[in-house]
Amino acid sequence: MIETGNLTKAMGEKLIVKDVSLTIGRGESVAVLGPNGAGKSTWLKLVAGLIRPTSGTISINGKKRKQDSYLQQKDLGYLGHQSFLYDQFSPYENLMYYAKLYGMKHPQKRIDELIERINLTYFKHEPVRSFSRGMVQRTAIARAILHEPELLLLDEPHTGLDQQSKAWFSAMVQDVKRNGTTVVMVTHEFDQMMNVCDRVVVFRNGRVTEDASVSAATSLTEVKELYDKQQVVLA
Ligand SMILES: Nc1ncnc2c1ncn2[C@@H]1O[C@H](COP(=O)(O)OP(=O)(O)OP(=O)(O)O)[C@@H](O)[C@H]1O
Repeated sequence: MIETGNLTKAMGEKLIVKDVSLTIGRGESVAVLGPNGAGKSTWLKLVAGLIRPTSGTISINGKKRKQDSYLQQKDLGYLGHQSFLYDQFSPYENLMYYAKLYGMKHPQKRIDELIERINLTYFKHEPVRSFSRGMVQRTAIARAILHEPELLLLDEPHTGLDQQSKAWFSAMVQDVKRNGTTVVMVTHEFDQMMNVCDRVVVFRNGRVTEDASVSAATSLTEVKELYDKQQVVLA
């Protein structure tokens, strides 16, 4: 489904992503962990087609990825640090706008269901600019999954979510997984990630330093140990 081959991204003099070769199969759910500045978000943006690699390849479903307007890629849902919502519009208007962009035929029912699931029915017609951080994040998640993409790329999806919303979010990821969606999630939330991910990839200093499956036998402590492993990576 996703294949990055020797993927490298430089910003000015700095190498942010260094020679990353990763293959993620259809229907897998992968957590991307690593310390601040490790290159996780940059790698995800490369996969989303948001930025262009300096060298290396990115393939999605066997097709080489070109830099496109990712928001119009029907097979892809991307949640970034920015919400990509229009402040002056309500959740309903925002979702309707994106539904049109994705060419959804009769989006009304899906939008109503999603607004209910994110628990914003009462605020359905209020402008997003009046929302709390968590309410914005819930709306942004709804935007990312609106068109039921095959591939969901989520950058720190738990940001701003309260416990109830985190539980909703985990249930939503379980649901889309059941439908065969591939999920890649950059996160710092170990326990949340353990609920939904099958595999853990650790980035450090622009490189992948660990890649392990989260089997039923793997405990949270073991994943934390994996993450904490001190590996000296030479630039
Ligand atoms: N547009 C940019 N121009 C220059 N440097 C950048 C740019 N974007 C990211 N960087 C740098 O690249 C490095 C990796 O950033 P990135 O956001 O990919 O890290 P991350 O692993 O997602 O970190 P975090 O956990 O803090 O979100 C950082 O040192 C950051 O300052």
